[in-house]
Amino acid sequence: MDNTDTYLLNFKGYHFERSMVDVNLFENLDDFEIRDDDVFIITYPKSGTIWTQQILSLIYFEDHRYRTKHVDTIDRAPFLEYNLRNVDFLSRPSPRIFTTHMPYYLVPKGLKKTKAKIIYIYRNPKDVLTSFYHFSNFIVTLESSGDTESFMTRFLDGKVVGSVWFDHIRGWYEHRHDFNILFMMYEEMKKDLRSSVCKISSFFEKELSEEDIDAIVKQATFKNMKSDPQANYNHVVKNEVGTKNSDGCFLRKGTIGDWKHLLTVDQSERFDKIFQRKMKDIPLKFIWDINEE
Ligand SMILES: Nc1ncnc2c1ncn2[C@@H]1O[C@H](COP(=O)(O)OS(=O)(=O)O)[C@@H](OP(=O)(O)O)[C@H]1O
Repeated sequence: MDNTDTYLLNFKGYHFERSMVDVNLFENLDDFEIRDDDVFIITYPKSGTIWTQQILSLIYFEDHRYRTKHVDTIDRAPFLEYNLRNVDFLSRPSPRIFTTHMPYYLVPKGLKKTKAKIIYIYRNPKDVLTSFYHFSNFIVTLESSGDTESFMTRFLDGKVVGSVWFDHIRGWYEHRHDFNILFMMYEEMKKDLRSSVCKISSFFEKELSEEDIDAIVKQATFKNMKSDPQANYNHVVKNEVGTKNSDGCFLRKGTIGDWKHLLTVDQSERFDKIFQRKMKDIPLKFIWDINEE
């Protein structure tokens, strides 16, 4: 049975999470006012979004970096389309950090050709699929995954939040010159968090001391985020979204190559063929294995 419409809301060819999306936003998207110092974190789901929310808010705000102010990560960089806590975006002081999973053609028009900056995080899609598979069995607002084969078909067909992974990354990559955008790879952040923090802060023109960088790296490791109630989203998923069971969590494994525990050799090879065909003209680097350079 196709449950697409139960869980997903199609707007202009893109799938939003039906029960959480703020549909009022659709009417105002084009005119949503962008400030020069706004920052957007843009990702396809399960690619390192909350990790980047954590890193950027620590880079931007000393209060968070040194924990003199206690604010959940979700409130430091709220989702534009999933405004769970009804933040009044207009009255937020600058600089505002936003998060979105939207494709290039749906984001506010004011983001084009402005000074506002975007960081686009991408992750190898076999790990994205794997993370999504587990998350779908955990969160009540998503259709359960079913067996791996049917989930892989659903993922490749784009019948998931975020639609087709290949379209998302291609759209953003091909239109990169219209935006002020930095592409970062999840795996690069995983392999060298410190250098990644430096690269990100330099793109955002934030000067940081060695002590600042130490404080950011420390709080952005998987281990620290998992045990930090402000950063681990446990409260959000359990009390504000809803879960299907008690053994899942947002910060699940945070590794590279977990797809090997989910996909069969045959499924992986079929995925590779599709990837090679669809991505042959996109020169972004991908890392599929923790031991890969
Ligand atoms: N600090 C840190 N280091 C490494 N990995 C991390 C970190 N924080 C989050 N994660 C992993 O990111 C995955 C969740 O992705 P998203 O945050 O994009 O999810 S969502 O789209 O906002 O639902 C999910 O991946 P999986 O563990 O593979 O499921 C998280 O564990």
